[in-house]
This record gives sequence, C-alpha cells and structure tokens, in this order.
Amino acid sequence: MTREKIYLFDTTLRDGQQTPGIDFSVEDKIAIAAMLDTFGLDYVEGGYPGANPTDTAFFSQNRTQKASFVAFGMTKRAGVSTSNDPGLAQLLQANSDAICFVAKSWDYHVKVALGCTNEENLGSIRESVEAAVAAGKEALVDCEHFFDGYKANPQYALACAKTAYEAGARWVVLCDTNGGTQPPEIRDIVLAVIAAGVPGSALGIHAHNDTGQAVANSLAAVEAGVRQIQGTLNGIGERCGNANLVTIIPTLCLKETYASRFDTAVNTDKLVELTRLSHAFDELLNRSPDHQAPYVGASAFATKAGIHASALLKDPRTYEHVEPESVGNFRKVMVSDQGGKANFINELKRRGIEVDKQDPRLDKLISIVKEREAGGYAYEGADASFELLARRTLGTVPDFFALEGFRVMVERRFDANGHLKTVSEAVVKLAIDGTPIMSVAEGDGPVNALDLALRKDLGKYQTEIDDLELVDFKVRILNGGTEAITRVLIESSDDTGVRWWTVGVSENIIDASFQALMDSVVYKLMKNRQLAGKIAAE
Ligand SMILES: CC(=O)SCCNC(=O)CCNC(=O)[C@H](O)C(C)(C)COP(=O)(O)OP(=O)(O)OC[C@H]1O[C@@H](n2cnc3c(N)ncnc32)[C@H](O)[C@@H]1OP(=O)(O)O
Ligand SMILES: CC(=O)C(=O)O
Repeated sequence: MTREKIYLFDTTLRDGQQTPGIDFSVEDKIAIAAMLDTFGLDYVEGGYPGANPTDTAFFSQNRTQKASFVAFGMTKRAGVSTSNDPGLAQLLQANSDAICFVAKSWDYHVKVALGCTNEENLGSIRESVEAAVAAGKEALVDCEHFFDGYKANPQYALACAKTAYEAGARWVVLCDTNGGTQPPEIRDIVLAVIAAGVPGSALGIHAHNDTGQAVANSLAAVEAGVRQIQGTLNGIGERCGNANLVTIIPTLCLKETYASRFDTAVNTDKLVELTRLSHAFDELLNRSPDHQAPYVGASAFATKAGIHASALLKDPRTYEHVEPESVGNFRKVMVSDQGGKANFINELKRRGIEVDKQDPRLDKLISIVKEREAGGYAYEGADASFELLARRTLGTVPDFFALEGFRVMVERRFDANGHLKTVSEAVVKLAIDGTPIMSVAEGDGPVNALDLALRKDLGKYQTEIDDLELVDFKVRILNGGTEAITRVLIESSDDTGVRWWTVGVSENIIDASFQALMDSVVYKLMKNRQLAGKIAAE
C-alpha cells in the first residue's frame, strides 16, 4: 500500500486568537510560531494582516521558519475589483508564503451576511485565488460553513469548493464552522465532494468542537479522503475550540490504523516533545495544563486504583494504550485510598525510598494514608506531604524546628489617614535547638500574615528558605454547614525550578493552611539536604 502524507495546518495564532479570554501580543505570536516551527508542522497560520495592529506588525517581521507561513483573510468584496480591494491588497503584500481565504459556501450566508448574489460570491472566490497565485503565493480556501451549507444547498456548496480548486487553490478546506456536524455526516459529505471532482489530495478539514467531536470529525474526514487537518494547540479556538492537534498528531503517529497508511511532518522522534510543547503553551497562556488531556495530561498515564497498579507494575501494557514516553509523558502510580501495596511500593521507590513488602511500617503508612484520606486529605495532589508522611513513618525526618504555637488576629480599624482598613497580624513561636524564636508579621490576610511570620526568622535555616516561593494556594470546603472541613493545597517552588505540593486539613482554614505551610518549609529543608525530592522517572 502506498503511504500518503497528512499535512498539518496550525491555526493557533488565528482561530486560537478568537478564543474568549486569549489575546496574543506580537511577542507571544513570535514565541508560539517558533515553538510550532520547531515541532515541525507544515503550515503555521499567523493571523489576519490588516485586521488589527498586532497581526499587521507580526506579518511585517523577518521570518526564519521552515513551516509555510500563512496569512488569513476574506475573499475580495463583491462589487470591487481585486486591485481595488484594500483588504485583499494587505493580504497580498503580507510577508507570507501562503494566503488562506475564508469564503462563504452556504447560500444563506451569501444572502444574509454578504448581501450579494451567489454568482458574485463565486466570482470573489475565483478572482481572489487567482490574485494570490499571480502574486506567487500558495492559495488555500477555507469554505466557511461548508457542511451546513451542503445540507442546505449541496450544488452551491460544491460549486464553491470546485471554483476554488479550479482557480488554483492548493487546498480547499471544508469547515464545520458551527461545530455541530457529526462524524458520519462529515464522511458522507467529504465523499460527495471528492465524487464532484475535488480530489482528497487537495482537501482539508477545519472542525470546531461544539459537540466534542472536532478530533473525531477530523479523523472521519481523513478516512473519507482529506489530506490536510487544521487545528490548534490544546484545542483552543472560537467558542468550544478547534480540533486539538495535540491529540490528533499522536493518534496519527501511534495508532496503527493511521500509522500504517500515513506519514506526517511530525515523526515519532519529534513526538517525544509533545507534552513539553503542550505545557509550554499553557504556561505562555498563564493557565494550568488540563490534567486529563489525552496523551499529555498529568493524569493521562496515572493510576490510583490498586488492582490497576498491581497489573501495571507487572506489565504497563495492561492499562496503557501507548507508552507514556512516546509523547514525552510519564507513568504515575499514585497513592490514595484506592491503592494497595503495589501503588505505595512503586511511589516510594520513585522517591528513592526502599521498603520491603513485608515491612510493618508499610502497613502502618497505608493505614495512615487511608484514614487521613477518609478525613479529607488528598495525597495524590500533594506529593511533598506524602513524601514527608512516608519518611516520618519510617523515622527519617530530622527535627529541624519545633512549633510551640501561633496566634492570628484580624482587626478592622482606622489607619493613620482615617481610612477603615482590615489588618491581619500573626505571631509564630518556634524552638530551634531548644532556643525559642518569636516572629510577628502583618499580611494581606490571615494566611499571608502567618506565612510571613513563619518564614521571617527560621534561625540558622533562614538563608536556606530565602528562595522558597508560594506559587498557588487552593482552598476546598469538603462538606458544607457548620461542620465544614477545609482542605488547603499549597504549591511551592524555589530557584531550582522544582515545584512541590503540600496539603493541610482541618475544621479551621487557618489551621489547615498552617499544616500545608509547615510541610512546605520542612520539605524545602529536606530537599536542600537531598533527603527528599529525588524523583526517578519510571
Ligand atoms: C469562521 C471564521 O472564524 S472567519 C474569521 C473571523 N475572524 C475575524 O473576523 C477576526 C478578524 N476580523 C476583523 O478584525 C474585522 O472583521 C475585519 C477587519 C476583517 C473587517 O472589519 P469591518 O470591515 O469593520 O467589517 P465587519 O467586521 O463589521 O463585517 C465583516 C464584513 O466582511 C464581509 N465578509 C465576511 N466574510 C466575507 C468573505 N468571505 N468575503 C467577502 N466579504 C466578507 C461581511 O459581509 C461584512 O461586510 P459589511 O461590512 O459590508 O457588512
Ligand atoms: C474559517 C473558520 O475558522 C471556520 O469556518 O470555522
């Protein structure tokens, strides 16, 4: 069987820019385009030159990409010639290898949105493509609302696709703009387009995720014959997003049904960078990666069920559909109240803690974890607190300092300027080598005051915690009413870039926070001495 190539077209910088809450700067666009290019995609759509100052500036940059760099914009307006359409002129002049025109292919839209005749719209498509080709650019046409348009008026939708193709478009991209089409409909309509004379080798798919089917629809289109897929990093895009390339690419590379027939520009050597790429993109967007994202999520290869863990440790293939390393992710066997000995032994081993299956301290640790989780703790999200608990149960945590007590006061009072202000003040009493230390601090709130007081004077350890930073603080009320229990999760990091999570649980939010803060500080001191935090990748 001859192998065929599936071309990968990224529209993160264009459709992704239409995501509510996402606004790229020119610098963001430069950084993301470089990430996409390094990963090896065929096409990178940079935006819409002329539509806004960011995109215009981005398209005036010098470029060094290997990927084909694409400018997006609409076909010329009806009633003006190509040489008199300022929007088209900006597209033709933009520093790009290709132009992707968005064209109406649903007659209802032609009438309502464009207000021109069907023939005028076909003329706009034809002349715009011809102008792009004459300017030495590769032309692509995104047939907007193609599937809805086909259902309403198949002849007209097909005429739009054929006009684009016959005018010289390298790719005619069938768009499920409203995202409501289902995989069998996609397959049937793509087959009809091919039967009408546009070959699959010139067809692309652009699917939106409004029914959660964007990836399935893209793959259904490939199955029917299209050879280009448009999508975005982590599936961002208008409304519910676009087809997620971070899911589609490993599926094409690793799943036999596709890998046996198709090649993509991203080969299996490159694929190991996928998890890093996906997380780096989230980092740039300043949002947490989705733990349950297929292939790249932190939970994608995690198991907390004891029965699964036991089999997984005998042979990972028992519960994994691909090897985590193939996409740059890793296996995680978690400890929780769902876990048996296999989970614990594996997790302890990963942390450099050897313990025998028959060791009674292991049984003790398991029963403490299960009992605490029943009381509200969640150790699978608090790796550092789990490690400290394990090491305390095994008796290997030094007594760095002893807590003698703390007090927190919240007061609403007038300040020196006569303004009403709420002030939080905390006092923390510790003992180090028998010497008492008392610290007082004011903070934005009671937990902040407590944190500042705890870390204000740690005696001989003070310089060691200078680079300790609290990155995130999450509070969860576990049951409502007057008997509510609060779980606090704290994420910390230091200059080494390592992050760790600690947990505290109590009826009292201050108490829960203080437990998590104390664990964070002790873990940092352990880590500094290489007594904790040595994680071995599985
Ligand atoms: C399905 C998609 O995702 S398509 C991409 C959508 N993305 C965007 O729209 C983001 C960038 N867009 C913009 O910044 C602006 O819409 C611009 C700069 C392109 C145009 O702005 P304006 O000239 O003020 O027009 P406005 O946005 O109000 O309306 C769109 C116009 O384009 C026309 N138009 C829409 N699609 C097409 C098309 N495929 N071919 C020709 N004309 C079109 C509409 O008829 C409308 O014309 P009108 O102003 O005469 O009614
Ligand atoms: C072009 C495009 O983004 C769409 O039709 O959804």
